[in-house]
Amino acid sequence: MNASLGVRRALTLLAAAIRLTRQAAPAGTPFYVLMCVFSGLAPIVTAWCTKVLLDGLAVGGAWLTLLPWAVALAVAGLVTGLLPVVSEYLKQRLDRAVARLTMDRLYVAMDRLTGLARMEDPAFRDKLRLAQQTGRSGPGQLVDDGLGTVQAAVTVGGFLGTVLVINASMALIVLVAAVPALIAHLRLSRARAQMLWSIAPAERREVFYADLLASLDAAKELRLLGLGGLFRRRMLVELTAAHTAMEGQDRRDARVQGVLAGLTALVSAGGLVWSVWLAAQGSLSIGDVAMFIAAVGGVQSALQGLVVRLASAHHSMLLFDHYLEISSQEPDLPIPVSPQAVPPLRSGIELRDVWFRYAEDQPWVLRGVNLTIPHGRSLALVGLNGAGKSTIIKLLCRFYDPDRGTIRWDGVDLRHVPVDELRARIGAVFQDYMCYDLSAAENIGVGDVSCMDDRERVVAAAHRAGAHDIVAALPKGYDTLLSRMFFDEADRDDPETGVLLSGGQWQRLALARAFLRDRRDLMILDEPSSGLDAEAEYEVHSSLRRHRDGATSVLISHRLGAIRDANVIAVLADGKVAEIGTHDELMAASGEYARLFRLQASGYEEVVLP
Ligand SMILES: Nc1ncnc2c1ncn2[C@@H]1O[C@H](COP(=O)(O)OP(=O)(O)OP(=O)(O)O)[C@@H](O)[C@H]1O
Repeated sequence: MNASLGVRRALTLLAAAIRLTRQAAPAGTPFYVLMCVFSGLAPIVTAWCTKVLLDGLAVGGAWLTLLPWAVALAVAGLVTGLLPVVSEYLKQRLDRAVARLTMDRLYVAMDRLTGLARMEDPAFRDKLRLAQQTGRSGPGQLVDDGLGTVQAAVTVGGFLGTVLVINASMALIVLVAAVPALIAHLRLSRARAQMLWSIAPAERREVFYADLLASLDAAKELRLLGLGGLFRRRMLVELTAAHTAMEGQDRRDARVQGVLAGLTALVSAGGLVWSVWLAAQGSLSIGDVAMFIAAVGGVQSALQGLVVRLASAHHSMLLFDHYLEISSQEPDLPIPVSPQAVPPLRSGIELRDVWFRYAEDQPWVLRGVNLTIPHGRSLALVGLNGAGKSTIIKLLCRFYDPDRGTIRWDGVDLRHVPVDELRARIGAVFQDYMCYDLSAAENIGVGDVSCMDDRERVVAAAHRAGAHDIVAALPKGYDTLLSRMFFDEADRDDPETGVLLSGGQWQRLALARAFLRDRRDLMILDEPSSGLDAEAEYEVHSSLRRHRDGATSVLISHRLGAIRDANVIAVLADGKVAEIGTHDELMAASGEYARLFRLQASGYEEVVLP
């Protein structure tokens, strides 16, 4: 990423922003454009009316001949006063309409990402953050800057044209007083953009440390380990680095602007003396001098506005570029050209020589895994930390495609089926399950949005996960908001809002969420009971056993007692299936499984004290 854009890209971005704005507000956009053009013309009309009026007065013109110009001047003043109010109102409406459309498009595009690889790519995440930042106001701001530029150009062109009609040399002085300043301002604004871009990483780190210091999740460790001072100092180092760069730029700006302001004032003053001298000679009228004064001021302030607008447009374009890239991205997983339906599982799921690594520069996690999950049976995956158990589960859900080999659902390669149809057939509890800031009922209901409001099913799922008693005891039962954040003022005033659950209680809700999908063909449970107390674990596993009969399931647990009665147990090591069989077969084989099982069991054996 850098801070420069080619002219072509800039025009493409501007065109895209205009298209978006017109789509968001088809009626409001032309009206707003018109307002901007009027705003650009208003100072010229005012100056011209003033000139004619002064000239008329100077030659002793009749009251009735001057009256229309006086009225025109009054109307121009009125319009000049009203235009900013109307324009601002229209701009706000336009910005809101654009924000709704752009945010919708951004998240529709995010929905097209069915895999995880792109979401995990740090460069993509950076762009996404910028796209989110710009989504709300970026395109509107860009169009506004574009129109502001047009408005300033209309004012400059109008004044120059008018002054040219009066006196060509006068037009030249107006230009000489303003153009060098314009060029210098443009350079300064480009240097500022570069500087802002260069300090962006420091600012990101500063925000990271600031968020960390205020984070509730991190609060325990920060306090216990006394990390507040360390992270505060790091935050200040980043902030100071950013501020030093800003101050350097501010000094450069002040120096150049000071010199320019002096030069411009000198040229303008010289021009003024010259025009007064010409007026004294009778070559210029009083109105002409007034017009000249208005033109010098008007052109200078319009050009300054132009610079501000261009700088802002440049910044908006850089951000909007990321927005466009993200919102027009292609799906990350290949979409099957002639998709096959995902039939209800009949025979089973087969992993055939599956090789996988998370990125080309990372080591292989799976190196030729062959495994079958027969229909109606349960498969348990066992292995040391990092053996690749969760990775297999992610491949089964098609969050990634294998680099080599295939995964087949009743013989059909997962790559050839629509991913949403596949996922509709799967229920899962992941190791890193979600705790939603929603009500208890919704926390379970999101497991199957089609029956989110079916309280009977939600309660039944909670019963199965051993979560019912916990939820029923909450202040508002299933309708209790399980949240650390207040969604509105009513929540803030309600003492029953913000109920927090323990880790194990949350895990039961996550389980209930999965049980809501228990009519699906494949149930995946990755460490479903890691946070549960012994009693709850026993209950959950009994419940799982009862409901597992006849269902196809994959279970991961480091507590080997919990998986001992799975139909098949596969031990992963070195990216392969090292052992496979029933508990009894594996114990008889006295391999890795037997070693791990005995190791765990020894921890529960009674210790005989001497
Ligand atoms: N998103 C990821 N990006 C890069 N590497 C990853 C990612 N997820 C996992 N890995 C790596 O893949 C390997 C296997 O991880 P995986 O989570 O599948 O192991 P696991 O057997 O489930 O471990 P655990 O028992 O600790 O849960 C690990 O070395 C891990 O560092």
